Amino acid sequence: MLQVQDLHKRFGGFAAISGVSFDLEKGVVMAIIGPNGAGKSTLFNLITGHLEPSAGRVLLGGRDITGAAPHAICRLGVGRSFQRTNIFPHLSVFECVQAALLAHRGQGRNFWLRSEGLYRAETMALLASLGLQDKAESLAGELSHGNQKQIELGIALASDPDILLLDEPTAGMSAVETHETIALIARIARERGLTLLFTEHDMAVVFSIAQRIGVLHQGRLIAEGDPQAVRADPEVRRVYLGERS
Ligand SMILES: Nc1ncnc2c1ncn2[C@@H]1O[C@H](COP(=O)(O)OP(=O)(O)OP(=O)(O)O)[C@@H](O)[C@H]1O
Repeated sequence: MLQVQDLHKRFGGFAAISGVSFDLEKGVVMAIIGPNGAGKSTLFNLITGHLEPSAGRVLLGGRDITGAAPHAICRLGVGRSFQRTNIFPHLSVFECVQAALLAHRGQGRNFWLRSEGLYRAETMALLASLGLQDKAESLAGELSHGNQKQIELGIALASDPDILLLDEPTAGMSAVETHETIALIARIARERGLTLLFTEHDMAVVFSIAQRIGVLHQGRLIAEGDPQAVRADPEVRRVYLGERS
């Protein structure tokens, strides 16, 4: 599904990503972990076209997407959510998700022309799968942080992605919200057969849903494999897990 080949990103003289390579098979849930500043967001930005690599390639289903524009990569089936919540606070929950469906299906320009009825059933179905159907008419900006992240997930899912990249999906959430959000993401990934790549600081979250884990440290992928292998890796314990114990 996704192949990252010897990817590099330099900011001036600073190497934020150095020679990162990994393959992600269809339907697999993979976490990218690493200390602050390890390069996780930069790696996501390189995959989604928000940054151009200094060297290396990104392939999606065998097709080279290196350096393509974010909207083009999104159209090819890569969905994304960001660390900072990205919703439309003055729209209702329904309108947020409906707008994303309209934008993805090429109706964006007609949005202000009697669009209320468009994709009503699809929007409500998506809200129901997120558990947000009762909040459809609420203003997005007035809901809890956890609900806002769920709306964001709905916006990302509206583009019907094959692969979804989530940058710290539980950032800033309470323990209860974190638990609910992770259960939701795991269910949606399973139901849709989604390939999922996510970053996360909470190790309990990582080990509860990731089938594979990649560990970034100073821009390098120092370990990659199933959770058991990564947990036992001495280098990982030293640079990352160890510092938290
Ligand atoms: N546009 C930029 N210009 C210069 N340096 C940058 C830029 N973006 C990121 N960096 C640097 O690259 C390194 C990796 O940053 P990045 O945000 O990818 O790390 P991260 O692992 O996502 O961190 P966090 O866990 O704190 O979100 C950091 O040292 C950061 O300061």
